Amino acid sequence: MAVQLPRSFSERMRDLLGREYEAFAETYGEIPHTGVRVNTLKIPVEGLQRLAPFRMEPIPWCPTGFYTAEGARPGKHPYYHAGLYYIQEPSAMAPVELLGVMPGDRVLDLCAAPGGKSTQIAAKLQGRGMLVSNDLNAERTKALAKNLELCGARNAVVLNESPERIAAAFPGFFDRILIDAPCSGEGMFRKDEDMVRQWDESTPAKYAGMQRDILQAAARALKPGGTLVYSTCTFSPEENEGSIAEFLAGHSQFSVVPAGGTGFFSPGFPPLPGTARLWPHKVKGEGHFIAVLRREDAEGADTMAGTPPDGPSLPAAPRRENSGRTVVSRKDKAQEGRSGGRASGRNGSRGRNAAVLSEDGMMAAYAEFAAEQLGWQPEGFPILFGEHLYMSPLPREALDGLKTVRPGWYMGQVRNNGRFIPGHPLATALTPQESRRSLSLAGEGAEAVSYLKGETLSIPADRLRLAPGAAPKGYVLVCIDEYSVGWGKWQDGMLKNEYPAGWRWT
Ligand SMILES: C[S@@+](CC[C@H](N)C(=O)[O-])C[C@H]1O[C@@H](n2cnc3c(N)ncnc32)[C@H](O)[C@@H]1O
Repeated sequence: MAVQLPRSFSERMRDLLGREYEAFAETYGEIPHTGVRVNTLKIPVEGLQRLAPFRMEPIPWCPTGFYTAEGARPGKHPYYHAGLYYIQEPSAMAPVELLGVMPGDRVLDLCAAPGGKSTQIAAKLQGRGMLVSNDLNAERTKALAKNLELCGARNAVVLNESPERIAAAFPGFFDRILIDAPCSGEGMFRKDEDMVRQWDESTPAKYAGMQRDILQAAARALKPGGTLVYSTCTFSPEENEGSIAEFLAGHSQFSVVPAGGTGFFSPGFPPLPGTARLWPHKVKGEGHFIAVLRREDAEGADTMAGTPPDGPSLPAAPRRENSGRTVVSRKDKAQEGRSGGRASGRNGSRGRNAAVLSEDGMMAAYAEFAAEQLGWQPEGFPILFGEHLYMSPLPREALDGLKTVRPGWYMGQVRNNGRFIPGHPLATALTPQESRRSLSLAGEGAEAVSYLKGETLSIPADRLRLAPGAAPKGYVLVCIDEYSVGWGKWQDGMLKNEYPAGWRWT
Protein backbone atom coordinates (compact mmCIF):
# COMPACT_ATOMS: atom_id res chain seq x y z
CA MET A 1 0.00 0.00 0.00
CA ALA A 2 1.54 3.31 -1.11
CA VAL A 3 -0.21 5.53 1.47
CA GLN A 4 0.49 4.76 5.13
CA LEU A 5 -2.97 5.01 6.72
CA PRO A 6 -3.41 5.85 10.44
CA ARG A 7 -4.14 2.57 12.28
CA SER A 8 -7.29 3.85 13.99
CA PHE A 9 -8.60 5.10 10.62
CA SER A 10 -8.14 1.64 9.11
CA GLU A 11 -9.88 0.04 12.09
CA ARG A 12 -12.83 2.41 11.82
CA MET A 13 -13.14 1.75 8.09
CA ARG A 14 -12.94 -2.01 8.64
CA ASP A 15 -15.83 -1.75 11.14
CA LEU A 16 -17.79 0.41 8.74
CA LEU A 17 -17.25 -1.54 5.52
CA GLY A 18 -16.99 -5.13 6.78
CA ARG A 19 -16.33 -7.45 3.82
CA GLU A 20 -15.78 -4.51 1.49
CA TYR A 21 -12.85 -3.21 3.51
CA GLU A 22 -10.14 -5.11 1.58
CA ALA A 23 -11.31 -3.68 -1.77
CA PHE A 24 -11.42 -0.20 -0.21
CA ALA A 25 -7.90 -0.53 1.27
CA GLU A 26 -6.47 -1.72 -2.06
CA THR A 27 -7.38 1.60 -3.71
CA TYR A 28 -4.65 3.29 -1.63
CA GLY A 29 -2.10 1.49 -3.77
CA GLU A 30 -3.58 2.92 -6.96
CA ILE A 31 -3.00 6.23 -8.72
CA PRO A 32 -5.70 8.86 -8.04
CA HIS A 33 -8.10 9.61 -10.88
CA THR A 34 -7.85 13.03 -12.49
CA GLY A 35 -10.36 14.98 -14.51
CA VAL A 36 -11.38 18.19 -16.19
CA ARG A 37 -14.80 19.79 -16.30
CA VAL A 38 -15.70 21.70 -19.45
CA ASN A 39 -16.51 25.35 -18.75
CA THR A 40 -19.70 25.74 -20.75
CA LEU A 41 -19.66 29.49 -20.10
CA LYS A 42 -16.91 29.51 -22.73
CA ILE A 43 -17.24 26.42 -24.89
CA PRO A 44 -19.74 23.59 -25.42
CA VAL A 45 -18.67 20.07 -24.48
CA GLU A 46 -18.36 18.97 -28.13
CA GLY A 47 -16.22 22.03 -28.83
CA LEU A 48 -13.62 21.06 -26.23
CA GLN A 49 -13.78 17.41 -27.29
CA ARG A 50 -12.79 18.57 -30.78
CA LEU A 51 -10.00 20.88 -29.60
CA ALA A 52 -8.48 19.17 -26.55
CA PRO A 53 -4.95 17.89 -27.09
CA PHE A 54 -5.53 15.22 -24.42
CA ARG A 55 -7.88 12.24 -24.26
CA MET A 56 -11.21 12.81 -22.52
CA GLU A 57 -13.24 9.90 -21.14
CA PRO A 58 -16.75 10.74 -19.81
CA ILE A 59 -17.37 10.84 -16.06
CA PRO A 60 -20.76 9.13 -15.72
CA TRP A 61 -22.30 11.43 -13.08
CA CYS A 62 -21.32 14.74 -14.67
CA PRO A 63 -22.21 15.46 -18.33
CA THR A 64 -19.48 18.12 -18.55
CA GLY A 65 -16.84 16.07 -16.68
CA PHE A 66 -14.11 13.92 -18.24
CA TYR A 67 -11.31 11.74 -16.94
CA THR A 68 -7.87 12.65 -18.18
CA ALA A 69 -5.05 10.17 -18.58
CA GLU A 70 -2.02 10.13 -16.31
CA GLY A 71 0.59 12.60 -17.56
CA ALA A 72 -1.90 14.59 -19.68
CA ARG A 73 -1.00 17.91 -17.93
CA PRO A 74 -4.15 19.83 -18.94
CA GLY A 75 -2.95 22.82 -16.86
CA LYS A 76 -0.06 23.29 -19.31
CA HIS A 77 -2.06 24.36 -22.33
CA PRO A 78 -3.21 27.79 -23.57
CA TYR A 79 -6.81 26.50 -23.47
CA TYR A 80 -6.52 26.20 -19.70
CA HIS A 81 -5.54 29.89 -19.54
CA ALA A 82 -8.53 30.72 -21.74
CA GLY A 83 -10.74 29.12 -19.05
CA LEU A 84 -12.09 26.36 -21.29
CA TYR A 85 -11.97 23.79 -18.46
CA TYR A 86 -11.40 23.42 -14.76
CA ILE A 87 -9.16 20.68 -13.40
CA GLN A 88 -11.23 18.87 -10.77
CA GLU A 89 -11.26 15.61 -8.87
CA PRO A 90 -14.01 13.51 -10.55
CA SER A 91 -16.13 12.69 -7.48
CA ALA A 92 -16.07 16.40 -6.48
CA MET A 93 -18.15 17.08 -9.62
CA ALA A 94 -21.15 15.17 -8.20
CA PRO A 95 -22.63 17.57 -5.55
CA VAL A 96 -23.39 20.40 -7.98
CA GLU A 97 -25.05 17.92 -10.37
CA LEU A 98 -27.47 17.11 -7.53
CA LEU A 99 -28.05 20.78 -6.63
CA GLY A 100 -30.25 21.17 -9.73
CA VAL A 101 -29.16 24.74 -10.59
CA MET A 102 -31.18 26.44 -13.32
CA PRO A 103 -30.30 29.69 -15.15
CA GLY A 104 -31.84 32.54 -13.16
CA ASP A 105 -31.51 30.91 -9.72
CA ARG A 106 -30.04 32.68 -6.71
CA VAL A 107 -27.34 30.32 -5.49
CA LEU A 108 -25.16 30.50 -2.38
CA ASP A 109 -21.94 28.46 -2.19
CA LEU A 110 -21.05 28.81 1.49
CA CYS A 111 -17.66 27.05 1.69
CA ALA A 112 -16.49 27.78 -1.79
CA ALA A 113 -12.69 28.18 -1.99
CA PRO A 114 -10.82 27.49 -4.19
CA GLY A 115 -13.89 27.46 -6.42
CA GLY A 116 -14.20 24.06 -8.12
CA LYS A 117 -17.89 23.79 -7.35
CA SER A 118 -18.54 27.55 -7.68
CA THR A 119 -17.22 27.54 -11.25
CA GLN A 120 -19.46 24.54 -11.96
CA ILE A 121 -22.47 26.46 -10.57
CA ALA A 122 -21.52 29.55 -12.60
CA ALA A 123 -21.55 27.44 -15.76
CA LYS A 124 -25.00 26.08 -14.91
CA LEU A 125 -26.35 29.60 -14.33
CA GLN A 126 -25.17 30.65 -17.83
CA GLY A 127 -24.83 34.26 -16.64
CA ARG A 128 -28.45 34.50 -15.39
CA GLY A 129 -29.49 34.86 -11.73
CA MET A 130 -26.64 35.12 -9.25
CA LEU A 131 -23.96 33.20 -7.43
CA VAL A 132 -22.77 34.29 -4.00
CA SER A 133 -19.51 32.43 -3.31
CA ASN A 134 -18.20 32.61 0.21
CA ASP A 135 -15.31 31.29 2.24
CA LEU A 136 -14.34 32.00 5.83
CA ASN A 137 -10.63 31.87 5.01
CA ALA A 138 -9.55 35.24 3.57
CA GLU A 139 -6.42 33.89 1.91
CA ARG A 140 -8.38 31.18 0.14
CA THR A 141 -10.91 33.70 -1.25
CA LYS A 142 -8.11 35.03 -3.51
CA ALA A 143 -7.95 31.74 -5.40
CA LEU A 144 -11.75 31.59 -5.39
CA ALA A 145 -12.04 35.03 -6.99
CA LYS A 146 -9.33 34.19 -9.52
CA ASN A 147 -10.97 30.93 -10.57
CA LEU A 148 -14.34 32.66 -11.01
CA GLU A 149 -12.62 35.32 -13.12
CA LEU A 150 -10.78 32.70 -15.18
CA CYS A 151 -14.03 30.92 -15.99
CA GLY A 152 -15.66 34.18 -17.11
CA ALA A 153 -18.40 34.42 -14.47
CA ARG A 154 -20.32 37.71 -14.83
CA ASN A 155 -22.85 37.28 -12.04
CA ALA A 156 -20.72 36.13 -9.07
CA VAL A 157 -20.17 37.92 -5.77
CA VAL A 158 -17.29 36.75 -3.56
CA LEU A 159 -17.64 37.13 0.21
CA ASN A 160 -15.32 36.39 3.12
CA GLU A 161 -17.89 35.98 5.85
CA SER A 162 -19.24 33.70 8.51
CA PRO A 163 -22.33 31.73 7.43
CA GLU A 164 -24.23 33.32 10.36
CA ARG A 165 -23.68 36.85 9.06
CA ILE A 166 -24.68 35.83 5.54
CA ALA A 167 -27.89 34.26 6.87
CA ALA A 168 -28.66 37.47 8.80
CA ALA A 169 -28.17 39.57 5.65
CA PHE A 170 -30.10 37.22 3.31
CA PRO A 171 -32.87 35.45 5.26
CA GLY A 172 -34.91 33.08 3.06
CA PHE A 173 -33.27 34.51 -0.04
CA PHE A 174 -31.53 31.71 -1.93
CA ASP A 175 -33.12 29.11 -4.21
CA ARG A 176 -30.18 26.75 -3.76
CA ILE A 177 -27.38 26.51 -1.26
CA LEU A 178 -24.30 24.33 -1.41
CA ILE A 179 -22.35 23.47 1.73
CA ASP A 180 -19.19 21.71 0.63
CA ALA A 181 -18.23 21.46 4.24
CA PRO A 182 -14.84 21.65 5.91
CA CYS A 183 -14.18 18.04 6.91
CA SER A 184 -11.51 15.60 8.02
CA GLY A 185 -10.74 14.94 4.33
CA GLU A 186 -10.41 11.15 4.56
CA GLY A 187 -11.27 10.95 0.86
CA MET A 188 -8.17 13.00 0.08
CA PHE A 189 -5.66 10.65 1.76
CA ARG A 190 -4.61 9.16 -1.58
CA LYS A 191 -4.01 12.59 -3.15
CA ASP A 192 -2.65 14.59 -0.24
CA GLU A 193 -0.45 13.07 2.44
CA ASP A 194 -0.78 16.21 4.59
CA MET A 195 -4.40 15.21 5.20
CA VAL A 196 -3.14 11.87 6.54
CA ARG A 197 -0.67 13.58 8.86
CA GLN A 198 -3.29 16.02 10.19
CA TRP A 199 -5.81 13.28 10.94
CA ASP A 200 -6.28 11.74 14.37
CA GLU A 201 -9.21 10.06 16.10
CA SER A 202 -10.58 13.35 17.36
CA THR A 203 -10.63 15.02 13.91
CA PRO A 204 -14.10 13.87 12.75
CA ALA A 205 -15.79 15.12 15.97
CA LYS A 206 -14.04 18.49 15.67
CA TYR A 207 -15.38 18.98 12.14
CA ALA A 208 -18.86 17.70 13.02
CA GLY A 209 -19.25 20.69 15.38
CA MET A 210 -18.32 23.15 12.62
CA GLN A 211 -20.64 21.41 10.16
CA ARG A 212 -23.59 21.69 12.56
CA ASP A 213 -23.14 25.48 12.84
CA ILE A 214 -22.81 25.94 9.06
CA LEU A 215 -25.93 23.84 8.38
CA GLN A 216 -27.98 25.89 10.85
CA ALA A 217 -26.98 29.17 9.23
CA ALA A 218 -27.63 27.82 5.73
CA ALA A 219 -31.14 26.75 6.74
CA ARG A 220 -32.00 30.38 7.53
CA ALA A 221 -30.75 31.69 4.18
CA LEU A 222 -32.71 29.14 2.07
CA LYS A 223 -36.09 29.94 0.52
CA PRO A 224 -39.04 27.68 1.30
CA GLY A 225 -39.12 25.16 -1.52
CA GLY A 226 -35.38 25.63 -1.93
CA THR A 227 -32.72 22.95 -2.16
CA LEU A 228 -29.70 22.56 0.10
CA VAL A 229 -26.90 20.19 -0.84
CA TYR A 230 -24.42 19.17 1.84
CA SER A 231 -21.25 17.40 0.78
CA THR A 232 -17.93 16.28 2.23
CA CYS A 233 -14.89 14.45 0.93
CA THR A 234 -14.69 12.29 4.02
CA PHE A 235 -15.98 8.86 5.02
CA SER A 236 -16.68 9.16 8.77
CA PRO A 237 -20.44 8.70 9.41
CA GLU A 238 -20.42 11.32 12.19
CA GLU A 239 -19.49 14.05 9.67
CA ASN A 240 -21.94 12.76 7.08
CA GLU A 241 -25.14 10.90 7.98
CA GLY A 242 -24.53 12.00 11.61
CA SER A 243 -24.39 15.72 10.84
CA ILE A 244 -27.46 15.49 8.61
CA ALA A 245 -29.50 13.38 11.06
CA GLU A 246 -28.79 15.87 13.85
CA PHE A 247 -29.75 18.78 11.56
CA LEU A 248 -33.02 17.10 10.51
CA ALA A 249 -33.92 16.41 14.14
CA GLY A 250 -33.90 20.17 14.80
CA HIS A 251 -35.37 21.29 11.44
CA SER A 252 -38.64 19.50 10.73
CA GLN A 253 -39.25 21.73 7.68
CA PHE A 254 -36.40 19.92 5.86
CA SER A 255 -36.49 16.46 4.32
CA VAL A 256 -34.05 14.31 2.37
CA VAL A 257 -34.51 14.10 -1.39
CA PRO A 258 -33.39 10.55 -2.23
CA ALA A 259 -30.12 10.50 -4.15
CA GLY A 260 -28.40 7.41 -2.76
CA GLY A 261 -28.53 3.97 -4.24
CA THR A 262 -29.17 5.21 -7.76
CA GLY A 263 -26.82 4.90 -10.71
CA PHE A 264 -23.27 5.37 -9.53
CA PHE A 265 -24.06 6.51 -6.04
CA SER A 266 -24.18 4.04 -3.17
CA PRO A 267 -26.76 4.60 -0.42
CA GLY A 268 -25.75 6.39 2.78
CA PHE A 269 -25.70 4.45 6.04
CA PRO A 270 -28.84 4.11 8.20
CA PRO A 271 -30.75 6.10 9.26
CA LEU A 272 -30.21 8.04 6.00
CA PRO A 273 -29.98 5.62 3.05
CA GLY A 274 -31.41 8.39 0.81
CA THR A 275 -28.11 10.23 1.05
CA ALA A 276 -25.37 9.34 -1.43
CA ARG A 277 -21.89 7.89 -1.11
CA LEU A 278 -19.20 7.71 -3.77
CA TRP A 279 -16.67 5.06 -2.76
CA PRO A 280 -13.19 4.82 -4.29
CA HIS A 281 -13.51 1.02 -4.58
CA LYS A 282 -16.81 1.34 -6.47
CA VAL A 283 -16.33 4.34 -8.77
CA LYS A 284 -13.35 6.03 -10.42
CA GLY A 285 -13.02 8.88 -7.91
CA GLU A 286 -11.59 9.67 -4.48
CA GLY A 287 -14.92 9.52 -2.64
CA HIS A 288 -17.65 11.91 -1.50
CA PHE A 289 -20.76 12.08 0.65
CA ILE A 290 -23.80 14.04 -0.57
CA ALA A 291 -27.13 14.84 1.08
CA VAL A 292 -29.84 16.65 -0.89
CA LEU A 293 -32.34 18.40 1.40
CA ARG A 294 -35.50 20.31 0.53
CA ARG A 295 -37.07 23.03 2.69
CA GLU A 296 -40.83 22.42 2.66
CA ASP A 297 -42.39 25.20 4.79
CA ALA A 298 -43.75 28.52 3.50
CA GLU A 299 -42.37 30.80 6.21
CA GLY A 300 -39.89 33.65 5.78
CA ALA A 301 -39.60 33.62 2.00
CA ASP A 302 -37.68 36.04 -0.08
CA THR A 303 -36.66 38.77 2.32
CA MET A 304 -33.35 40.50 2.43
CA ALA A 305 -31.78 42.97 4.80
CA GLY A 306 -32.19 46.53 3.59
CA THR A 307 -35.33 45.93 1.54
CA PRO A 308 -38.84 46.92 2.67
CA PRO A 309 -40.82 43.90 3.95
CA ASP A 310 -43.74 44.61 1.62
CA GLY A 311 -41.67 45.80 -1.33
CA PRO A 312 -39.88 43.80 -3.98
CA SER A 313 -37.04 41.85 -2.36
CA LEU A 314 -34.64 42.62 -5.16
CA PRO A 315 -34.97 45.56 -7.51
CA ALA A 316 -34.28 44.83 -11.16
CA ALA A 317 -30.76 45.69 -12.28
CA PRO A 318 -30.74 48.88 -14.33
CA ARG A 319 -30.65 48.30 -18.08
CA ARG A 320 -28.36 50.57 -19.97
CA GLU A 321 -28.80 52.02 -23.38
CA ASN A 322 -26.11 51.67 -25.96
CA SER A 323 -25.41 55.36 -25.69
CA GLY A 324 -22.37 55.66 -23.49
CA ARG A 325 -24.50 56.95 -20.58
CA THR A 326 -25.27 54.82 -17.56
CA VAL A 327 -26.12 56.09 -14.09
CA VAL A 328 -25.13 59.61 -15.02
CA SER A 329 -28.33 61.60 -15.26
CA ARG A 330 -27.08 64.85 -16.78
CA LYS A 331 -24.16 65.38 -19.12
CA ASP A 332 -23.11 68.62 -17.47
CA LYS A 333 -22.96 66.82 -14.13
CA ALA A 334 -20.61 64.25 -15.62
CA GLN A 335 -18.36 66.87 -17.10
CA GLU A 336 -18.26 68.74 -13.82
CA GLY A 337 -17.07 65.47 -12.27
CA ARG A 338 -14.41 64.93 -14.92
CA SER A 339 -13.03 68.39 -14.40
CA GLY A 340 -12.63 68.10 -10.67
CA GLY A 341 -16.03 67.65 -8.96
CA ARG A 342 -15.96 66.35 -5.40
CA ALA A 343 -15.94 62.56 -4.94
CA SER A 344 -19.03 61.31 -3.16
CA GLY A 345 -17.13 58.65 -1.18
CA ARG A 346 -20.17 56.34 -1.11
CA ASN A 347 -18.29 53.05 -1.29
CA GLY A 348 -15.19 52.09 0.58
CA SER A 349 -12.11 54.26 0.85
CA ARG A 350 -11.04 56.31 -2.12
CA GLY A 351 -7.59 56.08 -3.57
CA ARG A 352 -5.46 59.17 -4.19
CA ASN A 353 -6.44 59.30 -7.86
CA ALA A 354 -10.15 59.18 -7.24
CA ALA A 355 -10.12 62.25 -4.98
CA VAL A 356 -10.51 64.53 -7.99
CA LEU A 357 -13.31 62.62 -9.72
CA SER A 358 -16.91 62.43 -8.61
CA GLU A 359 -18.81 59.17 -8.83
CA ASP A 360 -20.79 60.49 -11.77
CA GLY A 361 -17.54 61.47 -13.45
CA MET A 362 -16.16 57.98 -13.01
CA MET A 363 -19.33 56.41 -14.38
CA ALA A 364 -19.19 58.72 -17.39
CA ALA A 365 -15.60 57.67 -18.10
CA TYR A 366 -16.61 54.02 -17.91
CA ALA A 367 -19.69 54.50 -20.11
CA GLU A 368 -17.56 56.22 -22.72
CA PHE A 369 -15.10 53.31 -22.68
CA ALA A 370 -17.90 50.72 -22.92
CA ALA A 371 -19.47 52.49 -25.87
CA GLU A 372 -16.17 52.76 -27.75
CA GLN A 373 -14.65 49.36 -26.87
CA LEU A 374 -17.66 47.11 -26.51
CA GLY A 375 -20.44 48.89 -28.35
CA TRP A 376 -22.84 47.81 -25.61
CA GLN A 377 -23.28 48.32 -21.87
CA PRO A 378 -22.92 45.37 -19.45
CA GLU A 379 -25.91 44.90 -17.14
CA GLY A 380 -25.94 44.89 -13.38
CA PHE A 381 -25.89 47.22 -10.41
CA PRO A 382 -22.81 49.45 -10.77
CA ILE A 383 -20.75 49.42 -7.57
CA LEU A 384 -17.69 51.60 -7.09
CA PHE A 385 -15.01 50.53 -4.61
CA GLY A 386 -12.81 53.57 -4.63
CA GLU A 387 -11.94 54.04 -8.28
CA HIS A 388 -12.68 50.38 -9.11
CA LEU A 389 -15.97 49.62 -10.83
CA TYR A 390 -17.93 46.37 -10.67
CA MET A 391 -21.25 45.31 -12.17
CA SER A 392 -23.05 43.36 -9.49
CA PRO A 393 -26.06 41.06 -9.55
CA LEU A 394 -26.97 42.63 -6.17
CA PRO A 395 -27.69 46.24 -5.26
CA ARG A 396 -24.94 47.87 -3.22
CA GLU A 397 -27.14 48.05 -0.09
CA ALA A 398 -27.44 44.26 -0.01
CA LEU A 399 -23.70 43.98 0.64
CA ASP A 400 -23.44 46.75 3.25
CA GLY A 401 -21.55 45.52 6.30
CA LEU A 402 -20.41 42.27 4.64
CA LYS A 403 -16.73 41.56 3.96
CA THR A 404 -16.87 41.68 0.18
CA VAL A 405 -13.92 40.43 -1.83
CA ARG A 406 -15.60 40.96 -5.24
CA PRO A 407 -19.03 42.61 -5.42
CA GLY A 408 -19.50 41.38 -8.99
CA TRP A 409 -17.93 41.45 -12.45
CA TYR A 410 -14.89 43.74 -12.38
CA MET A 411 -15.09 46.31 -15.16
CA GLY A 412 -11.91 48.27 -14.43
CA GLN A 413 -10.41 51.36 -12.89
CA VAL A 414 -10.97 55.04 -13.52
CA ARG A 415 -7.80 57.15 -13.44
CA ASN A 416 -7.93 60.73 -12.19
CA ASN A 417 -7.38 61.98 -15.73
CA GLY A 418 -10.76 60.42 -16.58
CA ARG A 419 -9.23 57.46 -18.46
CA PHE A 420 -10.85 54.10 -17.94
CA ILE A 421 -8.49 51.11 -17.68
CA PRO A 422 -10.39 47.89 -18.41
CA GLY A 423 -9.98 45.09 -15.89
CA HIS A 424 -8.70 41.61 -16.75
CA PRO A 425 -11.95 39.90 -15.59
CA LEU A 426 -13.92 42.06 -18.02
CA ALA A 427 -11.86 40.51 -20.83
CA THR A 428 -12.06 36.89 -19.65
CA ALA A 429 -15.87 36.97 -19.65
CA LEU A 430 -16.28 38.47 -23.13
CA THR A 431 -16.75 36.72 -26.44
CA PRO A 432 -14.82 38.13 -29.44
CA GLN A 433 -18.12 39.42 -30.84
CA GLU A 434 -18.62 41.51 -27.71
CA SER A 435 -15.51 43.63 -28.29
CA ARG A 436 -15.14 46.03 -31.20
CA ARG A 437 -11.45 45.11 -31.47
CA SER A 438 -10.20 41.53 -31.12
CA LEU A 439 -7.36 39.28 -32.16
CA SER A 440 -7.22 35.51 -32.47
CA LEU A 441 -4.00 33.63 -31.65
CA ALA A 442 -3.85 29.95 -32.62
CA GLY A 443 -4.16 27.64 -29.60
CA GLU A 444 -1.36 25.43 -30.88
CA GLY A 445 0.87 28.29 -32.06
CA ALA A 446 3.88 29.96 -30.42
CA GLU A 447 2.18 33.38 -30.26
CA ALA A 448 -0.39 32.18 -27.75
CA VAL A 449 2.33 31.12 -25.30
CA SER A 450 4.29 34.35 -25.93
CA TYR A 451 1.21 36.36 -25.05
CA LEU A 452 0.59 34.27 -21.92
CA LYS A 453 4.21 34.86 -20.89
CA GLY A 454 3.59 38.63 -21.00
CA GLU A 455 5.59 39.33 -24.17
CA THR A 456 4.90 42.14 -26.67
CA LEU A 457 3.73 40.82 -30.05
CA SER A 458 4.25 42.19 -33.52
CA ILE A 459 0.77 42.20 -35.12
CA PRO A 460 -0.03 43.89 -38.46
CA ALA A 461 -3.27 45.87 -38.41
CA ASP A 462 -4.94 43.54 -40.92
CA ARG A 463 -4.85 40.72 -38.38
CA LEU A 464 -7.13 42.62 -36.01
CA ARG A 465 -10.86 41.96 -36.22
CA LEU A 466 -12.51 45.36 -36.15
CA ALA A 467 -16.19 46.24 -35.91
CA PRO A 468 -17.38 48.67 -38.60
CA GLY A 469 -15.98 52.10 -37.85
CA ALA A 470 -13.52 50.90 -35.17
CA ALA A 471 -9.94 52.19 -35.48
CA PRO A 472 -7.17 49.63 -34.91
CA LYS A 473 -5.43 51.69 -32.22
CA GLY A 474 -6.55 50.91 -28.68
CA TYR A 475 -7.49 48.00 -26.44
CA VAL A 476 -7.80 44.66 -28.23
CA LEU A 477 -9.53 41.59 -26.80
CA VAL A 478 -6.92 38.85 -27.19
CA CYS A 479 -8.36 35.38 -27.81
CA ILE A 480 -6.84 31.92 -28.04
CA ASP A 481 -8.70 30.70 -31.11
CA GLU A 482 -12.18 32.10 -30.33
CA TYR A 483 -11.82 32.24 -26.54
CA SER A 484 -10.93 35.46 -24.72
CA VAL A 485 -7.86 35.42 -22.53
CA GLY A 486 -6.99 39.07 -21.77
CA TRP A 487 -6.32 42.55 -23.15
CA GLY A 488 -3.59 43.91 -25.37
CA LYS A 489 -3.09 47.46 -26.51
CA TRP A 490 -2.38 47.91 -30.22
CA GLN A 491 -0.47 50.75 -31.83
CA ASP A 492 1.66 50.91 -35.00
CA GLY A 493 1.90 47.16 -35.54
CA MET A 494 2.78 46.30 -31.94
CA LEU A 495 0.52 44.68 -29.35
CA LYS A 496 1.48 45.79 -25.85
CA ASN A 497 0.77 42.99 -23.43
CA GLU A 498 -1.84 43.64 -20.72
CA TYR A 499 -1.95 40.07 -19.36
CA PRO A 500 -1.59 40.44 -15.56
CA ALA A 501 1.73 39.39 -14.02
CA GLY A 502 0.10 37.04 -11.51
CA TRP A 503 -1.64 35.07 -14.29
CA ARG A 504 1.34 34.48 -16.57
CA TRP A 505 2.56 31.21 -18.04
CA THR A 506 5.68 30.13 -16.18
C1 LIG B 1 -13.88 21.32 1.17
S1 LIG B 1 -13.28 22.95 1.12
C2 LIG B 1 -14.25 23.65 -0.16
C3 LIG B 1 -13.87 23.26 -1.55
C4 LIG B 1 -14.67 24.03 -2.58
N1 LIG B 1 -16.08 23.87 -2.40
C5 LIG B 1 -14.30 23.65 -4.01
O1 LIG B 1 -15.06 22.93 -4.66
O2 LIG B 1 -13.27 24.12 -4.51
C6 LIG B 1 -14.00 23.65 2.54
C7 LIG B 1 -13.82 25.16 2.65
O3 LIG B 1 -14.57 25.59 3.79
C8 LIG B 1 -13.94 26.73 4.32
N2 LIG B 1 -14.49 26.92 5.68
C9 LIG B 1 -14.08 26.39 6.86
N3 LIG B 1 -14.91 26.76 7.85
C10 LIG B 1 -15.86 27.54 7.28
C11 LIG B 1 -17.00 28.24 7.77
N4 LIG B 1 -17.33 28.18 9.05
N5 LIG B 1 -17.72 28.95 6.92
C12 LIG B 1 -17.41 29.03 5.59
N6 LIG B 1 -16.35 28.39 5.07
C13 LIG B 1 -15.59 27.66 5.90
C14 LIG B 1 -12.47 26.39 4.24
O4 LIG B 1 -11.67 27.57 4.25
C15 LIG B 1 -12.40 25.63 2.91
O5 LIG B 1 -12.01 26.49 1.87
